[in-house]
Amino acid sequence: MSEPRKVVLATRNKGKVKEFNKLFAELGWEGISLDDFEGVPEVIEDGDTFEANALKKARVISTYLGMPAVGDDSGLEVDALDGRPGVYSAGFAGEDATDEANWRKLLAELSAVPADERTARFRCVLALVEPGREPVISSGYCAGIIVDEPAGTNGFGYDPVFYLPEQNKTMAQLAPEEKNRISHRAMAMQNLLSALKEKE
Ligand SMILES: O=c1nc[nH]c2c1ncn2[C@H]1C[C@H](O)[C@@H](COP(=O)(O)OP(=O)(O)OP(=O)(O)O)O1
Ligand SMILES: [Mg+2]
Repeated sequence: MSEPRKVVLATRNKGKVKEFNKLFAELGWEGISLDDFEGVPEVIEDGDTFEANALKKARVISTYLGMPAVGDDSGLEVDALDGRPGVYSAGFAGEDATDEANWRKLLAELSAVPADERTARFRCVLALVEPGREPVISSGYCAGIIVDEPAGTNGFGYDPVFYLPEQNKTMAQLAPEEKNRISHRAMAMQNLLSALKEKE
């Protein structure tokens, strides 16, 4: 399958959009913002897997605009919480919760959990939907540890409390280009590219 050149980013998350713009630029792709269009339907994320939600985001937007679209569904899996909040990460502290409310709730739930049991991973599933083609799905993850004090101001979401031992920094302390080298989203993007090349 040849690669698309112009792809709509089927997300309302500004943090994701920034990351995708750079990841896409490296591939020579152009990421188009949903803000460029009017009347775009809201996507109801009612799937119970990242795959289902990523596919739904891409399908709804691609169908509405008649253009290729990529959907990203992502979240944080914490081992001490049996994988929660997982696919429900965005609404962890309630519907329309802020990023800070979400990570504060996470720290509260983990307050009695010792450092060596605070392992976690970010997971990202991407779906590329192009009119008249089979969808292409990919995924990526990034392992880390949930710290008990936030640090850093870059990134978004749970980044301030997600510590990367190899970097000795939280995800929010990484420069954007560093995050884009190691993140779950960057890995999923690489895997999407590989999947497209295999279909050629
Ligand atoms: O790199 C990341 N760094 C920190 N946190 C992250 C990251 N990636 C996902 N996350 C968290 C944020 C949110 O709590 C949830 C995503 O939820 P998710 O539904 O996929 O995205 P969203 O609702 O913000 O935007 P949209 O659905 O329009 O793409 O996981
Ligand atoms: Mg969402």
